Formats: sequence, C-alpha cells, structure tokens
Amino acid sequence: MYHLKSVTLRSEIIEEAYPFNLPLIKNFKGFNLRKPITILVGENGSGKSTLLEALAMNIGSILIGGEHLDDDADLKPAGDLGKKLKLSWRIKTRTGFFLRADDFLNYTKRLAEIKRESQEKIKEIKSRDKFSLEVLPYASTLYDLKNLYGDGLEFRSHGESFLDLFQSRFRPNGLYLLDEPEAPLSPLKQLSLISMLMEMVKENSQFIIATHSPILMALPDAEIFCLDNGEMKLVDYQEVEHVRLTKSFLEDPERYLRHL
Ligand SMILES: Nc1ncnc2c1ncn2[C@@H]1O[C@H](COP(=O)(O)OP(=O)(O)OP(=O)(O)O)[C@@H](O)[C@H]1O
Repeated sequence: MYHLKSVTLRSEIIEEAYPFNLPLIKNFKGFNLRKPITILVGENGSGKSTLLEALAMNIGSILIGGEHLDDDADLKPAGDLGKKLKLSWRIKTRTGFFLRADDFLNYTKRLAEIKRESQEKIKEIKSRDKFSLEVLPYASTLYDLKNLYGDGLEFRSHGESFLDLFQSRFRPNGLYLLDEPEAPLSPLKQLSLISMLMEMVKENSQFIIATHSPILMALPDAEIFCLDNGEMKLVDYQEVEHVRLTKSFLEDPERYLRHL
C-alpha cells in the first residue's frame, strides 16, 4: 500500500509573491495520488520543482546532496507554500528522500572530500601516535561510507554513481520525491532506473517524479499530471507533449530542422 493519498490546500492563498504568484499555485485545487508513481510533466517554468520542493518541506524529507531542507535559504519560498499544503496519508512513512539531480554532483564531490579528509586525518594522527584513539571517529566515517556506497561513488561515472546511489539509499516502504532523475542517465540507464523503481514499488514504495524524459514517463503503474497553463491535469502517456514531439521528431528530424 502506498503512502501519500492526497494534497490539498489548508487555506486560501492571498499572498502575492513567488511561489504564490505562479499560475499553477494561484489555481491550485489539490490532487489525488491514486497510483504508486505520480509523474509531473510540463514546460520549463510550469512549477514542477516548486511543487516538489513544497511537498518535501511539508513532509520534512531528507534532501540528498544538499543542505538540510530548513537550512537552504533558496527553499524558503517553497517552505511557505509547503505550510499551506494539507497532506493526507494512507499510511504515513518517515522513510524516503528528496533528490534533485542538480544536487547530485555536489553530493558525490562532498563524499569524496569527506573520504579524503578522513584518510588524511587518520594518517596525520598515526604519524603522531600510532595507537591513538583519536582515529576512531574518522575510521568510523570511512567504515560508514564503505558500507553505504562500497568502494566509492567518486570512481564511477555520473550516471553509474547516480544509479548506485539509488540502489544504496532506497528502502522499502518509502516515499521518494525525485526532480529530473534522468539528468545524468543515458536512455539505457533510464531503463535501469525504471526497473529499479518497479522493484521498489513491489516493496511498497511510492514515487513522485518531475521529469522531461519520455522514457521515464512510460513507467507502468503511474499517473501523469501535466502542469501546463496553470493547472494540474491528468493526461495519458500518448497525449504528453514531450512524448508526441519526441516521437514525431525522431521519425523525421529534417521536418523540424529545416524550420529552425
Ligand atoms: N526563488 C524564486 N524566486 C522567484 N521565482 C522563482 C524562484 N524559483 C523559481 N521561480 C520561478 O518559478 C517558475 C517555476 O519554476 P520551477 O523551477 O518550479 O519550474 P519547473 O517546472 O520545475 O521548470 P524546469 O522544467 O525548467 O525545471 C519559473 O518561472 C521560475 O523562474
């Protein structure tokens, strides 16, 4: 059984500033989550990330690769919107995370830094006193990193390490908010991601995914909301602009290119 059931507004919106001035938010009536996977599509700037961030703030999700949600000043407006949202749950879960592909690079870099700093610290302490217990916290950090990520995300390509991260951080019964997870992934690896998500759904996890990828939009067991024109509308896969345009372009790229 998946977790989040519906999102509505707690009170009327009277604020004028971002994000309340976005057409999507001005017209927001709420939405139901009737499938384990909810996909948000729409033009650039339609408000997908804003909505995901507001949900993450309301839920108190762990942000992978960024600061703690409450410490990230950029997320303050989304937090204000988050407070206005009323979430109803089938079964509330505290498992899960919020992942923005943009944060991911910082994350692997930061992990590599922590690893290097810990190794250097251990070396430095041991050069002073071979048996010092001061090494323990650093050794424990290295141990945790190895346990979570094996020999290191930093030795893998972006796409590979991104998938590793999913694999190592997914837990059953979680709610996962993913913002454009396709960003570092080849089409083949997007299929791997689909396969991973399908496995996680079998383990009672739920996903809300903002994406521009026609491949990810084809995820089975998903409902697709299109956020264009300031409204949230349920759409069929074949109706989505990204799918229609990509298909038509690939059939005959010249037809488009000669007009550009
Ligand atoms: N901190 C901010 N202050 C003011 N406007 C903002 C802020 N963040 C985003 N916006 C605006 O809000 C609108 C929606 O942005 P959002 O990032 O939610 O769109 P999106 O649908 O996720 O777009 P994309 O597909 O390009 O990622 C955009 O017009 C954007 O410029």
